[in-house]
Amino acid sequence: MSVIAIDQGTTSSRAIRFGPDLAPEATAQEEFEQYFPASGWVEHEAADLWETTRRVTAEVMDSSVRAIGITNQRETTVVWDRRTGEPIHRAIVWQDRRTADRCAALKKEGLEERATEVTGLLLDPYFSGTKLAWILDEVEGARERAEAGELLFGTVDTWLIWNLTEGRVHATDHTNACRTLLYDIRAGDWSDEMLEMLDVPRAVLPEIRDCDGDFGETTLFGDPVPIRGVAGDQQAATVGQACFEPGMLKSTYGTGCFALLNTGDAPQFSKSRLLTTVAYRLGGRTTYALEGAIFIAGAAVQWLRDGLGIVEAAHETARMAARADPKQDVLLVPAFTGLGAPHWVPEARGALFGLTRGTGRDEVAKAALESVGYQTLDLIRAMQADHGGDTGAVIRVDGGMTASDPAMQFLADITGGRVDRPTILETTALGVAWIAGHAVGLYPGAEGFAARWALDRSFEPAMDEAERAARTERWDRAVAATRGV
Ligand SMILES: Nc1ncnc2c1ncn2[C@@H]1O[C@H](COP(=O)(O)OP(=O)(O)O)[C@@H](O)[C@H]1O
Ligand SMILES: O=P(O)(O)OC[C@H](O)CO
Repeated sequence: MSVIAIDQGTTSSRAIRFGPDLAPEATAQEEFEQYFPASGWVEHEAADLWETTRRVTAEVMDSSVRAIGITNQRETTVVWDRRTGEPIHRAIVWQDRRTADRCAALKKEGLEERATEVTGLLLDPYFSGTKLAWILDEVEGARERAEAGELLFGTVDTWLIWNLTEGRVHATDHTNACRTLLYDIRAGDWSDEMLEMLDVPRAVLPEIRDCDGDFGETTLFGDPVPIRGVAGDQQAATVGQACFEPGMLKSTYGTGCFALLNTGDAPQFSKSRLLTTVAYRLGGRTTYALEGAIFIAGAAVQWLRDGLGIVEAAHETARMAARADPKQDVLLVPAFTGLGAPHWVPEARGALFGLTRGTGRDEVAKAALESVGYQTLDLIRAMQADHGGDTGAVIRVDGGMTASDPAMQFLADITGGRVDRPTILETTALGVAWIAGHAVGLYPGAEGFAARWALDRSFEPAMDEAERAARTERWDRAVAATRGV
């Protein structure tokens, strides 16, 4: 008996079949096109998200599958026709900044404090609410049709569930709902006040269910298979890393970096511009997290490859960092799309500091790897200010970039915390596979699942205090300089 986890990400759709012992048995993956129609705009064809998902799921499907779990890129916004299932616009991706002016106008009206109080988020174009309002305003006739109940909104989970169930289920889960700016984080339901603030009609919204709720069944692949697990990808990784206790912290390094700190069963509000988010809601009980989101992590390594052309493959950066001149201290602030948490400066742009005549590709590659550690340090300091001094003493990491030993060692050095890398790096898929498999009685409870977490390698901090302090101070100055340019 097995479970399929669908992981619909920003650059590819993946499906992994997990066996009765939660070991991955089969994997399929497909990339799809990214559209950049204007500066700062990022779109996907919603049909591509669905078609690639359908194909990879079919590839790993067999008669042993007892449940499907869905985890997804969050905040990305789709609006479609209830009757035909046709999207009325391309999906607007989480990275898209087109609603920056709308957010600035709302802030100018003094509404941010109230928005944060209700949703735990900030008035930033990152979240779905202003993207949805943009589609309703810009697509001809959309607002009237939405008010008449003809249109449906969904984040990517909802869009996939709708297609998997052939239009029978219009639902989302709490971890995705809480990223829309339309969700009352205390009440655990849509907020009429936020709907009014962002001018969104309630009729378009999906029903919100628990992560291990019943999301219907699909008959597209043969016998009916229930969809019994749904969670946003960063929350699914938190579950996959078994961060079930308050104070446990995971950090995922893919294109961007997302660190989630379990804060227990009451939402904690940040004084340091971190986000309050639902970590998971299982069996009717909500667990919350503080989240720090950084937009550029592995993407800095992609830039070395695709922008500068100084590496052919990401893994070459490890050898280059080892070769780099230790006396040079080149620093990269990779604010390529502005600064995310805890700074939130959309107009900041990146910079390299400390260049000399001797600076070459090796030093720049090392700086790119280290930039991820420095940015995480900013998140951990914010979490410590909010949650207490020993936060970050242990960080559980996952995602493609954690394959880089020098990046992980520097992360430990600069944060002064221990960095634990598990044997399974596909923690996002694992998390939602466990939720779905547990819901149908195939997998053990949280305790049994947590006991299976296995360490690949720990990175212990080895930098002395004085050096850490000096480097931290230099980083702070570099970020301050980048903000102002
Ligand atoms: N050995 C490595 N060293 C440094 N960076 C790496 C390495 N392997 C992968 N990466 C980076 O990790 C990212 C891919 O991670 P992944 O978790 O697949 O991302 P996503 O899910 O966001 O597409 C890429 O940005 C890539 O540059
Ligand atoms: O698709 P990923 O893995 O880059 O994750 C995207 C995040 O969910 C955005 O908030």
